[in-house]
Amino acid sequence: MNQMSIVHLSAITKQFGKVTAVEGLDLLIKEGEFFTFLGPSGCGKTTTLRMVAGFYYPTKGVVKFNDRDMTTVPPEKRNTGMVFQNYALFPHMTVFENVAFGLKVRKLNKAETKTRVTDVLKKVRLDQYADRQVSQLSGGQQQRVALARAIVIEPDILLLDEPLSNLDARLRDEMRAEILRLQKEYKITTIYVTHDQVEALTMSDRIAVFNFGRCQQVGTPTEIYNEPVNDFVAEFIGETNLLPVTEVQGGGEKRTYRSEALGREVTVNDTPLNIARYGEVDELRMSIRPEAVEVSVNQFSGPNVYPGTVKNVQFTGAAVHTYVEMNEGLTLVGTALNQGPSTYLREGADVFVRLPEDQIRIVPKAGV
Ligand SMILES: Nc1ncnc2c1ncn2[C@@H]1O[C@H](COP(=O)(O)OP(=O)(O)OP(=O)(O)O)[C@@H](O)[C@H]1O
Repeated sequence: MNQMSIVHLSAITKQFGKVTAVEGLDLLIKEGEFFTFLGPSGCGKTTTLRMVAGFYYPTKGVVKFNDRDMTTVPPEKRNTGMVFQNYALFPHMTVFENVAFGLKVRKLNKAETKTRVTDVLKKVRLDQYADRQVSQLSGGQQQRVALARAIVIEPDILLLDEPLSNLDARLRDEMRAEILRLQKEYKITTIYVTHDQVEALTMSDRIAVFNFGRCQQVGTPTEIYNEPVNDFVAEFIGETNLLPVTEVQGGGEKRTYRSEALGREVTVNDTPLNIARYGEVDELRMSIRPEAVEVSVNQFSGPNVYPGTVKNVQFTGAAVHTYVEMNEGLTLVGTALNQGPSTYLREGADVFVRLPEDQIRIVPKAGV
């Protein structure tokens, strides 16, 4: 297994008539990596996955597995295992027959088929269910059959297309852990498609964020969250406060920007962590995560402190979100861990908001 498991996409474009589903995509997925395609509906994730699987061929560009050109190799000759969103199981067959199907197609003898299917059913904890009809299984069990069916052929690459979207929240958590366990155990290069940012952040080695058929950023979960390259990535992954700003002055260790919505200037540390790359013509946005925004009835010392009024306090158990009206039309949200009722701010209270200079990120507006 895993003889050929590096996936290299170069300058891939896929058009369906006039619709450009994917444009100019370059990606290198490393051996054994858990790599996620993340983005909103219609951004081209599934189309890209299908080009890796061979269900679609690109209009332009090259797909390679290691050094081998796979661009127009049919799916059955790629040795990829795929789990579809709706599982695509055979309902009239048993669990065993479903999982054995790919081995039968590959003409494996009966004894070896039995060994391999039994082994993989143990791995997904379904060995007690081998003789059950698939239609008699729960959603989570069916999902595991689909996973077993993809793994049993010992694929070089495992492709998962929103495999958890039909499950309830609790089962989804369980299955996330299960998929990761199997992926690590088999050390299999995996591409995972999801529109769920929490799933992407918690599971992936690296993530590619898509929008409008273009890859916006590739990075580890912490890079994507802490150093988004543009406003789309900053807003799509996690919560953020996003305001248009213009540059006032640079130089030295700080830069100053002006926010019209705030009616004030904001200083930011001049580091790559705080300031994304941008060009002269780019429109700029300031992004600050709610957990970095400090809200207090007491005045703070230092820069970037602004007055506001508490509009709303939202209690979620572990955290408390405080929405502060700064100016007409501008509300900032600050999130703090729950420190007990005495710390909750009152609606209507006059407060100060501090935006720490080392917690702000300046990003360009994403091009379309
Ligand atoms: N077979 C097809 N024929 C025509 N247009 C298509 C086809 N498949 C996808 N598209 C279009 O290509 C774009 C990208 O679709 P794709 O399914 O790859 O997005 P996605 O990010 O996977 O979305 P979702 O999460 O909703 O599945 C969309 O505009 C879609 O309508």
